[in-house]
Amino acid sequence: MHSEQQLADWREKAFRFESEIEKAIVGQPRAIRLMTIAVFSRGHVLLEGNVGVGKTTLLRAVSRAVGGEYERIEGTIDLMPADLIYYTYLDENGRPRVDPGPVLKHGERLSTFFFNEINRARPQVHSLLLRIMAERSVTAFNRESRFPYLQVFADRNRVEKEETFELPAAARDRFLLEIAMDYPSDDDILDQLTFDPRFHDVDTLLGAVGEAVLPFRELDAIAAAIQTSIEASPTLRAYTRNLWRASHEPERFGISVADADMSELIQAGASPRGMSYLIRAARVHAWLKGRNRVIPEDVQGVFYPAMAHRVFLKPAYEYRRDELVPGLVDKILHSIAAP
Ligand SMILES: Nc1ncnc2c1ncn2[C@@H]1O[C@H](COP(=O)(O)OP(=O)(O)OP(=O)(O)O)[C@@H](O)[C@H]1O
Repeated sequence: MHSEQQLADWREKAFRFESEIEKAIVGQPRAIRLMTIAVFSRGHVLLEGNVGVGKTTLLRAVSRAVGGEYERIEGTIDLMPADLIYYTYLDENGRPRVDPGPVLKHGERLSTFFFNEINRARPQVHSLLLRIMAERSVTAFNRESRFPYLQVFADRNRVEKEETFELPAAARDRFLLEIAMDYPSDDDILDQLTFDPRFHDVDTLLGAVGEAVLPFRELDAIAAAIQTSIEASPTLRAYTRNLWRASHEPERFGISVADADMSELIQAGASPRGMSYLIRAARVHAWLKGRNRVIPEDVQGVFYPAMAHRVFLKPAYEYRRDELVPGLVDKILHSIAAP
């Protein structure tokens, strides 16, 4: 059992984790805070952002500060599920050899796995990845390998939509948060990224990030302690239920979005898993703010990244998802009165 003092000590570690990451990543405080929330919720993450906004650099910084091993794989149309598990080659004597692939090669120490452009990989690859995410294990070469500390980060290429296999709704639902990384707008930050040579050599940049400031083997236990010690009052529960209902039947709550027939828009709102993830993240948000109970501000602080990727639209509207969902999620949040 963790005491209040231990939770407070860990909160200091979480702040130290953020400040180490800020030594490499500039202009992304919200993405960094959400990363911290994901790490302490032990949830997998979708990353949203254009190319070259620092996603890989952020993940390598996170991995360095968490400890354990980092691995990255590129989604391509010809990637097969087996490519995650092993690869074959001819050795110097011309004999065929089999070596462990990216998922297996670090064994239990694999803590950060980045699947870049996941929507370029085929559905068979997605299903293997989802199984690894859910079970944190894989059976290969007649034995089970376990990855108890694994956290998966996946990015979807949004620029070139053709030739891609979009993650189905049920797959997106398994990700705790979708974290957006936008282009920085601040002039100073833009200047730094453009002119300061520190940002041109990633390996040196990452060298500044302190290593293993969050002992990765202890994260599950502290994450569980946060969930059991941060309370949720009956009024907060009622507020969350209303948000949930509004995600299923927005028209019942007077919510409408431009050019959409509200009775035909929603296939399904958030799932029970989705709501439990929302509250898991809200509890960590509260803990980082030094509270021992969740308040509406905590739910609101994680609502968009926890909900936007798991509102399921009817097929006739799905192609307008990027245009409709932000407004819808925003209106749900603003239409439901907070206690
Ligand atoms: N906010 C930022 N802070 C620090 N470095 C950044 C930032 N944004 C971009 N960079 C720099 O830009 C370069 C590209 O970053 P990175 O490879 O992480 O981008 P990416 O989003 O993963 O791109 P891709 O999708 O093409 O892989 C790196 O040299 C990185 O240091």
